Amino acid sequence: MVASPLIAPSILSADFAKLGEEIAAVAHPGPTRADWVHVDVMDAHFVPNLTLGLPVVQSLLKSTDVPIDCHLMIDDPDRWAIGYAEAGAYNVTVHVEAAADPVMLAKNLRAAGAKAGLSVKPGTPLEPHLETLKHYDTLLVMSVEPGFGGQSFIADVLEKVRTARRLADTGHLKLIVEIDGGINSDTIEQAAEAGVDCFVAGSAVYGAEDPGRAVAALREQAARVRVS
Ligand SMILES: O=C(CO)[C@@H](O)[C@H](O)COP(=O)(O)O
Repeated sequence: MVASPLIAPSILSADFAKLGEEIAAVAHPGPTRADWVHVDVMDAHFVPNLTLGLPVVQSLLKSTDVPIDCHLMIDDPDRWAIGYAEAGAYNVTVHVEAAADPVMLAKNLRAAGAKAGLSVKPGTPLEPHLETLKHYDTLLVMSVEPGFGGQSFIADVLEKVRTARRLADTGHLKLIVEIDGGINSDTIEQAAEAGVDCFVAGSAVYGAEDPGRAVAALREQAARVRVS
């Protein structure tokens, strides 16, 4: 388990006309700084939404020193994911439902200098993928159907978080456990109790008047649960 909970604001809920400023708002040193910035890449095939791609990510990487956490909700990640790793993304997450050879993909991402992340949709069980997960650095448990921000948290997925936490704590997997979807002040505590390390939050951060303060408040709330 990471020492302090990680907060990763999702720019899906930010103003796309001023992404640089929106990221800068959570990049000031101190408690209001995001640990990672979560960038949702959607292709309108794997999910019914279209966002941005590699050229935008390359520009974002030049504009900030906050580690970029790329979540690829795309078909054929075996072909496209490597570009994000080569561009300098800190963590590149692909969907197990979309990857043809997730083990090879993880090896390629790591060889290109990124952490390798594997994501599961709410309805995808973890058990068939436990061997594959040995090759990954992060597990992104989706707590909404991927595609849109502002949806309600699906608490059933916390069972997968508990399983991953147990396997990580007993040394069977070496993973950062990340959760994505519907994370806010009402839901973060149950996710923290289940063993999440990294909390992705879109509307709870970019819908707030002060995104940096929202980051600090979420981190504090998660940390309180973990020590109590
Ligand atoms: O990947 C996704 C949605 O597919 C997420 O990253 C959302 O951007 C999270 O937004 P909120 O549920 O926190 O508003």
